[in-house]
Amino acid sequence: MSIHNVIQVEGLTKKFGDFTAVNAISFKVEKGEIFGFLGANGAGKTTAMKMLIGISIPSSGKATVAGFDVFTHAESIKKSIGYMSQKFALYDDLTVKENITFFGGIYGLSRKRIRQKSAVLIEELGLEKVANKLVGALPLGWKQKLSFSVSMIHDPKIVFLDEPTGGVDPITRRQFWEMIYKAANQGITVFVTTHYMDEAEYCDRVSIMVNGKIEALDTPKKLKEQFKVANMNDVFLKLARG
Ligand SMILES: Nc1ncnc2c1ncn2[C@@H]1O[C@H](COP(=O)(O)OP(=O)(O)OP(=O)(O)O)[C@@H](O)[C@H]1O
Repeated sequence: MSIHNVIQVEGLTKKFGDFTAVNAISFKVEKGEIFGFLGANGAGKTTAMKMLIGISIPSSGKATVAGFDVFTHAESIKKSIGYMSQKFALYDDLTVKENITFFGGIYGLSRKRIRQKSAVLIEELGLEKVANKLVGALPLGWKQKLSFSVSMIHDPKIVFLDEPTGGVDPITRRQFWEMIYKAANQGITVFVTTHYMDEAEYCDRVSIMVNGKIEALDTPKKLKEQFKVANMNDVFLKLARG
């Protein structure tokens, strides 16, 4: 494996009975890259992501994540990555600080490290005034940003974000993307699914899945040239409509 490719996927397939949800997908993602993983509802994105984060065994194909094989080293993968699921993951009935402490513990951080991380994170997110408030009382956008930070509390090499900005307003989405850029600038690889086509424009490269297959993969600029359209929304519509 090239040291630059933190994700390598070749012919990765997942079948549920006779149904092929992910059909022989292949791609590579480089260190520090923001890789957009697009597709219509049911295209197979979440199924593919679950195989990459080591919680679903592929039916066939090959994949390594952070240098570890998804078939044989799923536990090592889990320790090397961060994951933010579509459904908000923090506990509403714990405070901001308690959530950070809880997840820091789950990721195996020492008490000292948790205290340090907690202080930095609360300051960076501007959450000082609500640090002792229940997460359930925070606006959705704040929760999402906190959830993203918590998913990286253990300094992972790669962070997987499954529709991280679903339902939040455009300004908060913009702020969320600033956090994504910051993570990528620090060398963290960001693998992100989204249904917002403006966000697809922010990615370094974008793949588009249709019925379990990757039908296009390139930079947003090259995809627009290839499909002779002005924006990613039109690229997506051309592919999804076939
Ligand atoms: N455990 C399962 N058993 C059977 N079929 C499944 C299972 N999980 C997913 N599928 C099917 O696989 C297909 C791909 O689903 P998946 O959730 O990966 O799509 P997606 O691209 O993530 O969609 P969305 O954008 O709605 O999250 C769908 O047709 C879904 O019904």
